[in-house]
Amino acid sequence: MTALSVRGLNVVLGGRPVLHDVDLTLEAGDFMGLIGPNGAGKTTLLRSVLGLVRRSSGTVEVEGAPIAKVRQRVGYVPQRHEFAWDFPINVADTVLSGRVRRIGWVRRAGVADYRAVNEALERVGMTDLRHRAVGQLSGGQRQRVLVARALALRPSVLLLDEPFTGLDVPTQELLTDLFTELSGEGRAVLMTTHDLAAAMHTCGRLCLVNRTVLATGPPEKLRDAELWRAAFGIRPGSPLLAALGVA
Ligand SMILES: Nc1ncnc2c1ncn2[C@@H]1O[C@H](COP(=O)(O)OP(=O)(O)OP(=O)(O)O)[C@@H](O)[C@H]1O
Repeated sequence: MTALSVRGLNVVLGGRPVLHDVDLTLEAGDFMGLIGPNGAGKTTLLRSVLGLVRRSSGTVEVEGAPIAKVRQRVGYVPQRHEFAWDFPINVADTVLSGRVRRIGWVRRAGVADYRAVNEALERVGMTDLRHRAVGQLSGGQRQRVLVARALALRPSVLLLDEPFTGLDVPTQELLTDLFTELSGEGRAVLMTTHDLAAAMHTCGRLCLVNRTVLATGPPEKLRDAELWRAAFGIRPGSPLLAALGVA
């Protein structure tokens, strides 16, 4: 089943076109790496899918329905620095806040909500720290809380914005395993990252973007060195091309 469908997406910011005619499809179970150079429009793409940035034109559907009608089926993990970590709130309540779209602003959280929170905390290995104030967490712990907050919605589609930035290897591995597991469960995962080698290794599909989609497909189908040089400005003969297996 098609989990996420983006068609003819155009975004203009500050009078300048940032995304041009973006088409993107994720099937249930896809784990796709969204990669491109700085300023390519990766974050804007995620945020415009969610409606956090205005789309000039284009449609976004989740499981066949306009996203505005089924927004609660999409979990979003923003970049870590975008979250207000100095807000006086503990880990469990932060994760619970991820369910606001299901709970509503006036209803109180119920058994199903607390169960979803517990399950999400368990999945990211943060159960023991559930009562800790978020301001007292390390960077890796904060990232795990943001992932749990998105998972508490039990989303069909998970959008991740650079979830590995500044994380140590064990935390990166924990999260990589979790994202792979989630896609194995039939969720569609779309993740921006600057770690090209890890994306080649981990993601079932890649989408190379620079203002528009340059190429999509499984990593083994994206072995054209010219494509990578053009997309990222990687110089010919760079060891990075060899590391990516595209030299
Ligand atoms: N609010 C805004 N107003 C005007 N221009 C913006 C705004 N937000 C982003 N842009 C511009 O849109 C372009 C794409 O930015 P975006 O953050 O989406 O890129 P990115 O691929 O996520 O970059 P990075 O890898 O550096 O995080 C950039 O040129 C940026 O300057």
